[in-house]
Amino acid sequence: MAKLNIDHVNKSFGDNLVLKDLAFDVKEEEFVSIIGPSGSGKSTLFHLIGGLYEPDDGMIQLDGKRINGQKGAISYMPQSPSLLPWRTLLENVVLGAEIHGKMEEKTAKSMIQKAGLSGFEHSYPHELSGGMQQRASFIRSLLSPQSLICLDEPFSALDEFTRLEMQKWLLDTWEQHQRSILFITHNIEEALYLSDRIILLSDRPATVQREFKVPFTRPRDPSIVLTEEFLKMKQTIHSELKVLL
Ligand SMILES: Nc1ncnc2c1ncn2[C@@H]1O[C@H](COP(=O)(O)OP(=O)(O)OP(=O)(O)O)[C@@H](O)[C@H]1O
Repeated sequence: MAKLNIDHVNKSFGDNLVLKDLAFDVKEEEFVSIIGPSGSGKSTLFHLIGGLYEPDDGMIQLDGKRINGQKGAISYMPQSPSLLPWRTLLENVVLGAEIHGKMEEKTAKSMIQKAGLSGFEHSYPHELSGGMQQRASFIRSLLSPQSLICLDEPFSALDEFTRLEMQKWLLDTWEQHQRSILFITHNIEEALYLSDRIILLSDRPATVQREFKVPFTRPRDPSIVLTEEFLKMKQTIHSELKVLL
């Protein structure tokens, strides 16, 4: 059974048909990226999965259960880290677990340490760099009990160096914790490096244009981005995306 199943979902805002007959799934412990033109409806899709909006037609299922319009079923990490400014790093990362009545301080401290954030447990968000805040935000997602994490362009605001560092860190951390991940990005290279599968959405109204299975074995080394096979796939996806623009 799929972890997440998007079953022929339609969504309009007034006359604006945004998602049309959208159908795909995410399997247990799979890392799936969504790429699509700007304004095609990627964030709308996440809002539907997160229960902020309801589909007009179709069904969203998590572990085989319908979650249309149901909040709190998934863990969501937005583009900006959205840490609470009045809570310390440690207090922020345990927030999701705390809301669900679980206290994970020991695990949180160990994850903070593995994320290279030791010594910053009692710092406030404004005392942390962008990359540090993103790490904290992802640890919070991992500590939340939900088994599907949706990440909406989490690294887009970071400089190139921090972005590469964060991608490597995300992969290492995910490989240890193995949750299902649905990841929105505009960056083909990032999608190829991180994912098991890439779903290419068409322009609005968004529907699944194509799916690409990513053939690279894990654990992945950052140097794969320079291999011929990687560059060839990047070019194929780029050509497909260009047709949509
Ligand atoms: N709450 C809303 N009310 C009305 N229209 C909305 C609402 N949310 C999104 N839209 C419309 O839905 C369409 C898709 O927007 P969405 O933000 O989902 O696209 P996106 O693919 O995430 O864009 P980007 O890649 O630029 O972040 C746009 O035309 C937008 O104006």
